[in-house]
Amino acid sequence: MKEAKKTLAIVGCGKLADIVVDALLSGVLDDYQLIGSYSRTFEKAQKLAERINKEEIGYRCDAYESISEIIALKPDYIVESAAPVALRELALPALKNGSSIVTLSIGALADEEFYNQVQETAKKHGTRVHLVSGSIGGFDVLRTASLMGDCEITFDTEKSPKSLRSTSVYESALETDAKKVFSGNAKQAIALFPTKVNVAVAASLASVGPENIKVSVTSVPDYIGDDHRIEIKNEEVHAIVDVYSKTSKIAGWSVVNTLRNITSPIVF
Ligand SMILES: NC(=O)C1=CN([C@@H]2O[C@H](COP(=O)(O)OP(=O)(O)OC[C@H]3O[C@@H](n4cnc5c(N)ncnc54)[C@H](OP(=O)(O)O)[C@@H]3O)[C@@H](O)[C@H]2O)C=CC1
Ligand SMILES: O=C([O-])CC(=O)C(=O)O
Repeated sequence: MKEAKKTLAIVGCGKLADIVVDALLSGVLDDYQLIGSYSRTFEKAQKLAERINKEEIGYRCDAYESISEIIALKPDYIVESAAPVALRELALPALKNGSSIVTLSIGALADEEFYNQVQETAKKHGTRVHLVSGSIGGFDVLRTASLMGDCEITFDTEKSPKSLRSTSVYESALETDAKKVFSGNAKQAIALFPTKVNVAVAASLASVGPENIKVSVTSVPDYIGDDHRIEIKNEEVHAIVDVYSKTSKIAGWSVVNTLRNITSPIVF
């Protein structure tokens, strides 16, 4: 017997959400139907829903004006591609109501109290939170190495000054001179750059925790894209996971990959 398709909703209808819709429309996510969208700007949610509806693929996607309406839909999965504040608003009520979450804004989980609440709520209600690999990778080796015993982990990012313009570390000298603009742990990093270092929090949650990872962010003039270099060492293992990406598209595709893994008989 053919299994019923999983229902899906998206919170945060920007660049990365569009990649998930591309995958739905091209048949790469055939086990799912996108039934609802929500974004801070309603027109963006409408635009995304319209992309599904104009294809006449046998079901409808509706745009909603609040997160609570998305939760009331009770989709099997909610893709969060908005920002850490949205994950904070969404996670507990959605998990209680029977929806699992696939999230990009992992930075919200740097708060230990929130992390524990999410974990307990999901466990109690039989739901799950999937942390996507986003713009990095190697969660398998990070988790395995940290299980083996004490380890040290560093996370070093290179970015262009352009991508730091909206942050408090920005100064015009960054346009001409390379500079380490942040050095600290992942909890401090996400507090300073709320939508730019979800990856550092993700790597820390897969290993030693947000306060025990050494994070740096270096601004490099005219740099195109981002480079995230993770290095983990224990007595036995020394691994380096270094991911360069020209754009953040890899993060959108990692959501697609996670959704495929959820329904796949063979799981990575
Ligand atoms: N884990 C990872 O590797 C990565 C994670 N990310 C995370 O993914 C998020 C989305 O990235 P991207 O698609 O490139 O960003 P975009 O800015 O293109 O899209 C984000 C969309 O979400 C909306 N939004 C923002 N905050 C909220 C909110 N609180 N509630 C509802 N909607 C909201 C925005 O609305 P509006 O248009 O009104 O601003 C925008 O339409 C990032 O903010 C970041 O947190 C991003 C890259 C990598
Ligand atoms: O895309 C990136 O390089 C990383 C990013 O924005 C994030 O972690 O939020």
